[in-house]
Amino acid sequence: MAEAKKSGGAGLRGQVAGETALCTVGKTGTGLTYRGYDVSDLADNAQFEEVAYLLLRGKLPNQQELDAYKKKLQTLRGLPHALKTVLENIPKTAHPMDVMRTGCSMLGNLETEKDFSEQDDKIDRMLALFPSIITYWYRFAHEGVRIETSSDVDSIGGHFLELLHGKKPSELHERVMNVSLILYAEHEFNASTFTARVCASTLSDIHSCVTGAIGTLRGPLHGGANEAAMELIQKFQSADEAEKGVMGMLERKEKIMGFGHAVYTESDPRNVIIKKWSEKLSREAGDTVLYPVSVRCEEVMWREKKLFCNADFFHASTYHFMGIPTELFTPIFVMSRVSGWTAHVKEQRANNRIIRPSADYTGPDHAEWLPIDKRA
Ligand SMILES: CC(=O)SCCNC(=O)CCNC(=O)[C@H](O)C(C)(C)COP(=O)(O)OP(=O)(O)OC[C@H]1O[C@@H](n2cnc3c(N)ncnc32)[C@H](O)[C@@H]1OP(=O)(O)O
Ligand SMILES: O=C([O-])CC(=O)C(=O)O
Repeated sequence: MAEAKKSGGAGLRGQVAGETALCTVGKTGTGLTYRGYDVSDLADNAQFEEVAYLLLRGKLPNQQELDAYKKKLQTLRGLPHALKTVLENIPKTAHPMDVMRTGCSMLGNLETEKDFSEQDDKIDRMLALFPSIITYWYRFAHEGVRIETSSDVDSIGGHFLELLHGKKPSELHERVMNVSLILYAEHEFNASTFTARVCASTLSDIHSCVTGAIGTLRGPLHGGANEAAMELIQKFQSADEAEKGVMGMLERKEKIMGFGHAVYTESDPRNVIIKKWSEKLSREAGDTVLYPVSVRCEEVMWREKKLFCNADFFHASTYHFMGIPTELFTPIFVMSRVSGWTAHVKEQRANNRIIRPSADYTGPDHAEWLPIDKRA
């Protein structure tokens, strides 16, 4: 059995910062559960909407509840006119994570949460609308088309792919999106969720909590790693070239994005699942480069550093095989993790105390005031 990662002080590593009934991460060094359900069972059997319901409503829905929930989400996919106008004004050169952040913030202006009794409706609206926000902007900015985002496509993943590509996705691709959204849905006190909880603890509104979380997820040490992993693997034409490249990066002490984890010590349980789907898609696409390159990176990192792939690494090739542009990888993470973030906001609100830790002071004891003309 693997040991829990050592707490080192820096980065609050290993320190308990609150309670949650939503998720366990790496309890025995590996393993991931959402409200007690193993993530691999959920990835094999559930629909993402079922998982969102589990996180947000506290139990798995029965058939009637799931049908009603999905219907509700389907009716909430239309973009308000003012939000379309804002999206149309964001340049093509913008990063899609910045578009997500602005889209969420603008939604908070248009459909403000005035009272916490409205939280479930506001959350459902974000779950339904985020795929519309990102694809509306992307298609307008890159292709000059104004897409209709209202639709009765069954799943959130299928809706995203259909809006992005302008055609119904294959069953396989819809299934893989569903699995991916489940894997990314929730992960305890990761940096973006903690951001959302800190914001919630001031009794702020739900859109502020999620906007802050999006900004935190954007960085390459967190959600942005899936995009960074793609940029790495597509540099290599063969597995041997990848081995040489990764060895060189390690010698230069560069970080390889998509490897390592703040909590897991031996493996990230989401990797084995997404890797399997990447392999399947690679075969479907007739790929002979990207998947073998990814596998070799994994082998080299384990052999040289005992570092393993986290959830992000094989997501890169997986999304690429489905024709998703690299810069949209992290926004997909947002479309999923909004379920976990907002479940945490609800949990924080239900038992709140403002989050306000202390710091060890390292500055001077006393500084003597100097008038401006006396300063060096
Ligand atoms: C969905 C997610 O957000 S998963 C995380 C996505 N992020 C990434 O993939 C970015 C790359 N990975 C990393 O930067 C880190 O592994 C993190 C941020 C995920 C975890 O950070 P930490 O808990 O501080 O890492 P940890 O303490 O295990 O690092 C131990 C050593 O391994 C090194 N290391 C960790 N990850 C990597 C990596 N990906 N590539 C190269 N070296 C690494 C560290 O630099 C450190 O070396 P040092 O002791 O010489 O300073
Ligand atoms: O838990 C973390 O630190 C990062 C992570 O894997 C996630 O948010 O999914």
